[in-house]
Amino acid sequence: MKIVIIGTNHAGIAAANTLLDKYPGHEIVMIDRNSNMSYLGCGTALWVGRQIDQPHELFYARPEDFEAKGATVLTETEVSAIDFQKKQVQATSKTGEALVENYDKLILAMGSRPIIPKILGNELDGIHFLKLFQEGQAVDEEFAKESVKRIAVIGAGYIGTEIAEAAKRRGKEVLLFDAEATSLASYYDEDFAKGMDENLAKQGIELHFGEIAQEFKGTNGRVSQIVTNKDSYDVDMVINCIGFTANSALASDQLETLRNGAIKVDKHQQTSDPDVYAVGDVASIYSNALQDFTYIALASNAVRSGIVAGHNIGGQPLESAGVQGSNGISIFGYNMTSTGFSVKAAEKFGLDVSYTDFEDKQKAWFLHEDNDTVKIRIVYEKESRRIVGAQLASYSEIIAGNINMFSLAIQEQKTIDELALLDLFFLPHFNSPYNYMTVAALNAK
Ligand SMILES: Cc1cc2nc3c(=O)[nH]c(=O)nc-3n(C[C@H](O)[C@H](O)[C@H](O)COP(=O)(O)OP(=O)(O)OC[C@H]3O[C@@H](n4cnc5c(N)ncnc54)[C@H](O)[C@@H]3O)c2cc1C
Ligand SMILES: NC(=O)c1ccc[n+]([C@@H]2O[C@H](COP(=O)([O-])OP(=O)(O)OC[C@H]3O[C@@H](n4cnc5c(N)ncnc54)[C@H](O)[C@@H]3O)[C@@H](O)[C@H]2O)c1
Repeated sequence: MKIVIIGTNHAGIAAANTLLDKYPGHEIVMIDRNSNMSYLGCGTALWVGRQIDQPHELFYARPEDFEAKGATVLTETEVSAIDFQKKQVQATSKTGEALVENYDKLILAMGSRPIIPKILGNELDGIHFLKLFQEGQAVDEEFAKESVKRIAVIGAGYIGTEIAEAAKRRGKEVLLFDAEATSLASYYDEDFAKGMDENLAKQGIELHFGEIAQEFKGTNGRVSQIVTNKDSYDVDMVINCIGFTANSALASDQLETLRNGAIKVDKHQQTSDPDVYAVGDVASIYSNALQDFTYIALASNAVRSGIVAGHNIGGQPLESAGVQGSNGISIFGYNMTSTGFSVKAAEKFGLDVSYTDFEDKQKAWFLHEDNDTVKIRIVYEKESRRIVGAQLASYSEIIAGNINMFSLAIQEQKTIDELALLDLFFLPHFNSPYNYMTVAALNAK
């Protein structure tokens, strides 16, 4: 069987490795328009902010790794069309040569692209996006310029907040804008996001929330001012981080899609064409909190969905367990993690939810050093009492792993009452006998 994979980043790589390692004997052709593969964008801010010195360790796979296992890897080769009837992929190589690849099974792993704000002046120099390694390099080069002193970051989601920290670490003045009232509004309720906002403000980042960019003005072709619905600000550079959209144009007129263009898949990653699978950011994904398919762009989901597609194409039926969109962020030592829905997100999706909050020290009360406060919120459906979300925030790093337990609870449809008496270990170095997670659950109305 000949399997063609379009897109060789996290999702495409996971599918290719599963097929090559577990189901040998197939012809695998991997096509990507980029010159590199496997770039972990999550490391961009760490590198640009000089928390790590070099970007090279942010790559974990090379074309040679797949060629050594028998695959054909075509880099700098852009797919321009797919004929789903003839089962053919048309592409152009880096030398301009037209290529046609026939397939028995096709894996779409074209990922996502940043949303471009449709406002006046967005073609000016000095306006950046952060998705590719090359875009990270361009931002890094800008940060090195003495003339770039004041930077506007638009969108205080994950990428925006992380790059705001990096810019500050490089000695820049940073203005962080978001249409919502707080940072991280898609992931955390306001009471939680406020903690991050205080942390950002304390570090000297200028916060402009409830503000929408309406125009970029320039001087000699380079951005020099940003105009919002409230005011205008002189800046030397802009970084746009207002979210991703599925990069599905190659297939969206032929295959079924969600309203946002993500290619609809079932729990086997199969699209509306049985010979075509879609994985990662280009595809829909099943949310256990929502109990329906939705769009959640994360590297962790990309890897899992690639593995699922690989097994199903290889001949071993495997159903995805669904996801919770579990995520985390660490900014100037302030750590937040969440999974499933916030109260706000649950209500937006039509769920009738309640929540329980608790706050305590991370470690036992009699440890007075390095013992930070933890805030927790657990969100549950009022009628069924099933847990649909959790949020944690603290300067303590110990909170990080806890969110995974809530992820499993949501996947397994556990109720807030089942959590209340769960057996959690106790050791003073890490927690208290009255663990804040179970106390929050015990307090649920
Ligand atoms: C700055 C940043 C930080 C992030 N941090 C995190 C994090 O901490 N945790 C997390 O879980 N996620 C994080 N993400 C999100 C994560 O990177 C994405 O969810 C992930 O990259 C999706 O992987 P993918 O393989 O589906 O798609 P992509 O990474 O978008 O890859 C798609 C590939 O398809 C190729 N392609 C597209 N169209 C064509 C075509 N026509 N022809 C040939 N090739 C094509 C592209 O060149 C690309 O290589 C971050 C993203 C960014 C940008
Ligand atoms: N730590 C992580 O897990 C991590 C890190 C980086 C990126 N990612 C993922 O990558 C994807 C893209 O990240 P992102 O930060 O671009 O998206 P995001 O969805 O996290 O944040 C986008 C932000 O932009 C704001 N916004 C939207 N339109 C706006 C406008 N016109 N003006 C001002 N603000 C506006 C939104 O309110 C939102 O807060 C997401 O799926 C994210 O989860 C994850």
